[in-house]
Amino acid sequence: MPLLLHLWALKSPERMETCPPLDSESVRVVVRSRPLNDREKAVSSGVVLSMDLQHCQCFIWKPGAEDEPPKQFTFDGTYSGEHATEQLYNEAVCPLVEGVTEGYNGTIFAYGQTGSGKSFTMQGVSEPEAQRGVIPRAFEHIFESIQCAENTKFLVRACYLEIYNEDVRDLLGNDVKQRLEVKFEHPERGVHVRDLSMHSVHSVGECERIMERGCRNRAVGSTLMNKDSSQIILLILFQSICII
Ligand SMILES: Nc1ncnc2c1ncn2[C@@H]1O[C@H](COP(=O)(O)OP(=O)(O)OP(=O)(O)O)[C@@H](O)[C@H]1O
Repeated sequence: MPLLLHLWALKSPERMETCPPLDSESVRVVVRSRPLNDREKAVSSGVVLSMDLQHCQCFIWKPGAEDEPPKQFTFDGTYSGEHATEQLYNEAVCPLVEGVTEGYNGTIFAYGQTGSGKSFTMQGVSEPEAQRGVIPRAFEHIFESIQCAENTKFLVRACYLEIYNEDVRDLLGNDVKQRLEVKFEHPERGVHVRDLSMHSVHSVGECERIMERGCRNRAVGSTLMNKDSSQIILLILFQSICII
């Protein structure tokens, strides 16, 4: 299940003109590996991945062919099972969320096979604190930045949708079973989902309640790799409008 947190910022027209354009390095890709789980340990699974954390490189070894050189990939950041979500957030996500409060759009997209740790990274766990997810950290970050902003008002709105077998459903809508239509052209927003409900949020607590409500309406199943697999694409969209 890919997981997205799309942060969409709108500024007043006066401020928009003063925003510098985004540079060409606007897409950054980091990789995170997780430790072996109990099932994998029980069947004595081997680890075929190693990382050079300093040079942000991953090496994948072919099982049974240890003499062959590994496949090598370089990323903008590498995080192993020893790294907590806190570090990943501070290094890889924090600048993007910071940019949203300054008027830039941003998307955090978690991609990987079932059971690889996308939900663990994005939603996280409440204990230990260092493993709290990217999404609750982004909620806090946004509202802390808003509180610190002087002479500026923000309107923050959230929505929560799922794409499952190409059907789009509003997890916060009155009828969560209703399939929504994706429109490909909108004068300001480009692709948008017709009739998707938007909810004004004023605090971290309100965001958490909205998340919980949406999560209850998600489609979940199980796979051989993950008993709690969600098998869907989730998009949480935050729209913050800055009014001077
Ligand atoms: N970095 C990690 N440290 C410890 N445990 C992890 C880590 N990443 C994932 N896990 C554990 O691995 C299991 C699968 O993770 P998770 O549910 O996040 O996978 P997923 O990629 O979201 O899967 P799916 O696509 O099937 O929904 C969970 O039990 C989770 O707690």
